[in-house]
Amino acid sequence: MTELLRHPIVMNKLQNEIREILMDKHDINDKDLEKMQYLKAVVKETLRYHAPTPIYNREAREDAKVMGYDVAAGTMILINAWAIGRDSTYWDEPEIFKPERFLNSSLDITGLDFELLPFGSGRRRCPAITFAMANVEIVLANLLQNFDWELPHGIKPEDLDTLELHGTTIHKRNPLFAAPTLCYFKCISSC
Ligand code: HEM
Repeated sequence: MTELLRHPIVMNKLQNEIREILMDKHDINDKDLEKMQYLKAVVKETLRYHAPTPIYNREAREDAKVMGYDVAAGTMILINAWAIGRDSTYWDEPEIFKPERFLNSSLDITGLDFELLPFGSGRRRCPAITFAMANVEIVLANLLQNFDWELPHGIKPEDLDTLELHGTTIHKRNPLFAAPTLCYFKCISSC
């Protein structure tokens, strides 16, 4: 929601997609979500830019050589998903929130594309990827279908902060305040 409020064009585009697909329907199901390609792109871009689990680890089971580095058995390896998601070797304009990069792209978050690892990779990757994605998508689709959102007290999108509190998982340092206006279906064509 913070990135959507910072990028009103993205918010508008996403809201249009959701409202066009759902019309006045309120029980969103997996078939509806499947059609919402821009919603999926927005969620992937958010996971790239704000990896919720920024660092996770592995232990080398045996001596290995990785990209010229000797890694001794028992070495703890920290995988920095946050840095991977912002690496300009792999991402065009990594510091820009741009969901369009995921449209017509096969890049996915399942752990097979090593430039995007918000859920980890391999045997110990997050077992709840489908559950987590469906929850984020359903909540976001509901919030944007039913409400228009504005920043309160004259705050401008460019003044909204994205400071994070670091830990095992990332949290916003300052809570987001946003003002919703209920949008009835009747107003949708003019919204
Ligand atoms: C957006 C939401 C979530 C993100 C970004 C996320 C991310 C991650 C990551 C990065 C790992 C470590 C993967 C690795 O070491 O390769 C992990 C592990 C795990 N996650 Fe999630 N997760 C999310 C939601 C959930 C939810 C909702 C559940 C449970 C209902 C869950 C359960 C687990 C469990 C049990 C593990 C440990 C797996 C193991 O060690 O074998 N996650 N998650």
